[in-house]
Amino acid sequence: MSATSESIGRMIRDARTSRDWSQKRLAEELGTAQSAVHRIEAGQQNLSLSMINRLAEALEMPLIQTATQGSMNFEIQGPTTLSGEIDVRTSKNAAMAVLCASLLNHGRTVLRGIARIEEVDRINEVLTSIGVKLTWIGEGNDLEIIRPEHLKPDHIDERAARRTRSILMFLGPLLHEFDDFKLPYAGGCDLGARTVHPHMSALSKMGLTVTATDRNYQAKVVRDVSDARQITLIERGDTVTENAIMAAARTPGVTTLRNASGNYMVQDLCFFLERLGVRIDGIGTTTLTIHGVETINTDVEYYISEDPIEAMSLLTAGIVTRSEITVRRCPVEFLDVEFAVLDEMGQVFEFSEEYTSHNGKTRLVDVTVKPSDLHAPLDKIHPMPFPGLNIDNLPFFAVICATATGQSVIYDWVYDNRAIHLSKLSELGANIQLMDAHRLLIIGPTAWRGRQIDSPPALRPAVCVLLAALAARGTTNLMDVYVINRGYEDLPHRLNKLGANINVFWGDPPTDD
Ligand SMILES: CC(=O)N[C@H]1[C@@H](OP(=O)(O)OP(=O)(O)OC[C@H]2O[C@@H](n3ccc(=O)[nH]c3=O)[C@H](O)[C@@H]2O)O[C@H](CO)[C@@H](O)[C@@H]1O
Ligand SMILES: C=C(OP(=O)(O)O)C(=O)O
Repeated sequence: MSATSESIGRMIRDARTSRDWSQKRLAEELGTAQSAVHRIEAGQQNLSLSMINRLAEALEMPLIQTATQGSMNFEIQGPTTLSGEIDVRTSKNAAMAVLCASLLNHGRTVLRGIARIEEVDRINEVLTSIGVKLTWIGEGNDLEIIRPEHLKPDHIDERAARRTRSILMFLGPLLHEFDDFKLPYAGGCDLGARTVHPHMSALSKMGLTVTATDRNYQAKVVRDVSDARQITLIERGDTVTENAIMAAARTPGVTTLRNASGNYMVQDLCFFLERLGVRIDGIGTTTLTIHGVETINTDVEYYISEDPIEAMSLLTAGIVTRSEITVRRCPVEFLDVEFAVLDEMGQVFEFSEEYTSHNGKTRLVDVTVKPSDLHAPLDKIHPMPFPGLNIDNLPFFAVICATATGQSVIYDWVYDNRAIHLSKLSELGANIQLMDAHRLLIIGPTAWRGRQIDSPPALRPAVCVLLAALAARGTTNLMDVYVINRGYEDLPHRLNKLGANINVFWGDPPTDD
């Protein structure tokens, strides 16, 4: 399955779903079987020119032209009032952790409900390149993963690997199989320097030493670690916790991990490993005890849980456009502080009874956002490790504070470069001043106005621009939205179902005449 056929497959699926057609309906239009459409959309079918033409005709979509005309962009017409209900999809970050953890299992892994996003495609390209067999099954959101007996890290797709930070999480699984291996430097959002040292420090307790050479991490493993290991993380990061858990999962004996993150993606990883027979005590707390096993060879199915960051994004869409919408399937445990801060700012919500996600663990609620008169919070808004306000949800408060009356301060102590990207909101009319690299002063309310903007090179700030554009008078052309597609599945189409007016176009923005 090549990257090109996968992205063409996705384009076809997007065009089909934007017409509300089932795979069966498209198959009828093409005069082919539904299973063929399924294979095409999954990128598992070589397309003949005649099939490309048939697809282009049926979907009224000039596929070849489209595919070669540069970046994807969004044209957003505002202001919009939204209404209706929308479901939160599963999380990028949990999918990343669990996909990496599938390397630990020699049995068949099926991951259900995976969001079809660029980040998943990148890690899948990397997995495929090292010999893992991946097949999209069901309606196209379930992934079957079968790893070979011997992985081939030497064949790694470097281009794909360098575009995702999650490649770092191959260190934990691979150290079980190789004494000596190399991984390309990690990518991900441009948020300023993102440290890898905590990963090296934690994994050194499992016998791994890593040196950085020529844009690669060169890893060496010495296997004489004690049976009862104590690892105290030097910071409570998410991916470092996940890496240490994956290293411990297949190292026989007990590993106690202190200062661990209890965040949503870490919990999903732990629930998945439990299904594989790895006992983990303390899930959701800062001390985890992992009972490692020598080998894992289990056929397993796991549902990834709903994304609290996507939930916050969709709630923000309702708040900034002063609309009434219901965001279903919000993982409430990971949004508690966000709701408390919004409540203080005057935001009115209605909550449904709690129910459980498909993984049988994560607590969900449906949340209705009511149009509200917001005022600035009394204190600065700042993130903390779980169970604090999530760092990835902080950017949405910049848009919300710009909507509120009064003066707010957003304090991002975590990243050197994320606050800077949020100052882009001033191009849409917000009164935002960067006090220093970590603090924003925002004076609202804002009369948002549309214009052409290049996406900032960071996922959440880019989505913030999109959300503000929904409330902005006129047209916003948001250019080069790869960064948004990295973490959100089909956002324009889903927001359009609520009444937004977002067009997808490729290449240059349309001219006025
Ligand atoms: C694939 C994935 O899951 N990515 C998420 C993960 O990235 P990841 O776990 O890779 O986070 P990073 O290590 O890049 O960033 C965390 C930042 O917080 C700092 N820090 C963190 C904890 C702490 O106790 N002290 C401290 O200083 C780190 O030094 C670093 O600057 O977690 C980040 C923080 O939640 C999220 O933004 C990312 O979306
Ligand atoms: C920073 C993020 O992701 P990543 O770690 O993949 O760059 C994010 O999800 O906002």
